[in-house]
Amino acid sequence: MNHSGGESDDEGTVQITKDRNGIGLVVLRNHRGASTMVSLHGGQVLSWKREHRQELLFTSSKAFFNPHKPLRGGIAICFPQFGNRGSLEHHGFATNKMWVIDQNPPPLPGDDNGKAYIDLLLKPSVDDMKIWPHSFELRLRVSLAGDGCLTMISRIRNVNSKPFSFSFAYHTYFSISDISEVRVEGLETLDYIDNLHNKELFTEQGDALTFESEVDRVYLDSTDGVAVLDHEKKRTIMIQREGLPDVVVWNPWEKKSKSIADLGDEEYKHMLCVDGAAIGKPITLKPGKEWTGRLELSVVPST
Ligand SMILES: O=P(O)(O)OC[C@H]1O[C@@H](O)[C@H](O)[C@@H](O)[C@@H]1O
Repeated sequence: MNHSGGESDDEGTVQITKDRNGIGLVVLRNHRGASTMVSLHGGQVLSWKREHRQELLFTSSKAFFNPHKPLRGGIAICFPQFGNRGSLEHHGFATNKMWVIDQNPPPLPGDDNGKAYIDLLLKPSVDDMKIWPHSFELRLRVSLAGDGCLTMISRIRNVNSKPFSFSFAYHTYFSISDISEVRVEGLETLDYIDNLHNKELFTEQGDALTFESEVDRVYLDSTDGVAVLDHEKKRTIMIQREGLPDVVVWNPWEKKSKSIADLGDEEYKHMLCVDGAAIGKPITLKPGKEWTGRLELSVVPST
């Protein structure tokens, strides 16, 4: 595995460049088996492509480029707050910050072999400390395996002398053929908070979640895998989580899409957010302690 860019070996390559705003663009490629590629912009994953350039993540054609805001699409880190559940800006501040590439990352047992990976580091700035007065280190490992599996591991350490609490999500926009045709499995019988019904608690009754109107829910407290089945694209995306008991499912549907400036009016049909998250019970970290949230995304062909 190569961190400096360009050269390749059996396992993969990592290319690091800077755009005109000085923000790091990282491309991970893995050449074993089917060739796959992941690109990151700052702390946000923007693209995950398989052979034949099949894109698995959605990015809006109307996305605004603003170095201080996540682009509409890809996978954004929501930390230390999810959505508007707190006094901070929407989804917290992590994605909007300048992340530092760790050229000498400490070993991460179980995730070092045969993968192209990069470790990014985020520490609070003086301004961040004014709005959220807690010293933390957020280390994000993004890795791509030879079989195309994309793994994101966030380790958050409390480097302060006081405990702090936070919420966390990998806010993931999947690219789908048609929202009316896809189904989500793995949420059966779970309780969920419905953001469209005053955050009331309901229990999922169906065998699978299908879509015919706006959905904005936080499914609670499960370790089961979740699957997004897309018959037309002949693929199923499998979502595995560790340390992330909750799953957010969001699609804005027609009316809300029209009120979102950086989303095309019809684009809601081709995106679905399914986020691995820790929201229902915020995580509390004592001084010196570390929390890990691991998301693993893989694709299984279907007929
Ligand atoms: O506009 P963003 O940051 O991508 O968030 C979109 C939506 O994401 C969902 O996950 C939230 O539950 C919604 O409340 C939110 O509106």
